[in-house]
Amino acid sequence: MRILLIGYGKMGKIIEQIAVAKGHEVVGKISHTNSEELQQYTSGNTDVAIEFTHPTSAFANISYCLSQGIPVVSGSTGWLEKFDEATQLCEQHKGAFFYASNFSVGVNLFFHFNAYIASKMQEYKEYEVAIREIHHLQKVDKPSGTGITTAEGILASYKDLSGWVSDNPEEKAKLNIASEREPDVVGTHIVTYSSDIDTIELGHTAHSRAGFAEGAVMAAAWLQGRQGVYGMKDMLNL
Ligand SMILES: NC(=O)C1=CN([C@@H]2O[C@H](COP(=O)(O)OP(=O)(O)OC[C@H]3O[C@@H](n4cnc5c(N)ncnc54)[C@H](OP(=O)(O)O)[C@@H]3O)[C@@H](O)[C@H]2O)C=CC1
Ligand SMILES: O=C(O)C1=N[C@H](C(=O)O)C[C@H](O)C1
Repeated sequence: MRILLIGYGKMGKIIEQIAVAKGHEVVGKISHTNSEELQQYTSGNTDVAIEFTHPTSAFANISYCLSQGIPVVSGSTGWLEKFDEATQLCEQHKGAFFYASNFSVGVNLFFHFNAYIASKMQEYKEYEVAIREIHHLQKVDKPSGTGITTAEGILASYKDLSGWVSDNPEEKAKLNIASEREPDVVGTHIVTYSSDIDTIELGHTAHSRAGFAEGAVMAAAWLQGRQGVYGMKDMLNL
C-alpha cells in the first residue's frame, strides 16, 4: 500500500517502521510544521492515510481525506464530538473511514471482557465501579479515548449511572474516570469493582506502542476496497 502518514510523532514514527517492514511504501509524512503539504495528496497517489495527530487537527485531516476519496484510518483522541459529522461526510463521499480509540488487539479483548464483566457485576450493587487510566506526561487529552470507550462498555449495562465523569469520584450518579500522568507510561487502564469486603480488577498495560501501530497498519490493509465507517469490532469479529 502507498501510505500517507498524517502525524509524524510518537505514533507516526513507529507506524512507519512497522509499515515499511511489511513492504508498504510511505508516500508522505505530515506534521504540524508542514501541514499545508497535505493538499498534495489525492486518491491518485495514496492508497490510505493513517492519521494520529491532535484533538484540534484530527477532524480537518479526516475530512480532507474523505473529500479526496482517500480511505482514512484515525487513532487520534479527544475530538469525538465531531464523530457523527465525520460519519456523515464519509457517507456523502461514499468513502472509507476506520476509527479506534485503541488499535491494540489486547485492548480490544479487554473491551470485550470489560463489557461482559459489567453485564454480570451490575446485579451486585454492593460493588462500586470505577476506571483509572495512566499515561505519559505528554498526553494532551483527558480522560483517554480508551478510558471513554471502557466507560461506554460499562454504561451499556449500568442503566442507573447517567454517563461518565472525569476525575470527580464524588459525583456518585456517574462513572468516574480517574486520569493520572506519570513519566514514560505508554498506557494503562484498570476497571475496579470495590465493596467493603473485597475488590475485583480488570486491567490492561501496554508495554510499548507496537501494538497500537500493528493494529493501525492491519486496519489500513483491511480497509482497502471497503466503503463505510468501521472499527476494531468489525475487523476482529469481536
Ligand atoms: N488509537 C490508538 O491506538 C492510539 C491513539 N493515540 C492518539 O494519537 C494521537 C497522537 O499521539 P502521539 O503520536 O503519541 O502524539 P505526538 O505528539 O507524539 O505526535 C503528534 C503528531 O501530530 C502532529 N500535529 C499536532 N498538531 C497538529 C496540527 N494542528 N496539524 C497537523 N499535525 C499536527 C505533530 O506535529 P509536530 O511534531 O510538528 O507538532 C506530531 O507529528 C493522540 O491523540 C493520541 O491520544 C496514541 C496512541 C495509540
Ligand atoms: O496518547 C496516548 O499515548 C494514547 N492514547 C490513546 C487513548 O487516549 O486512549 C491510546 C493509548 O492509551 C495511548
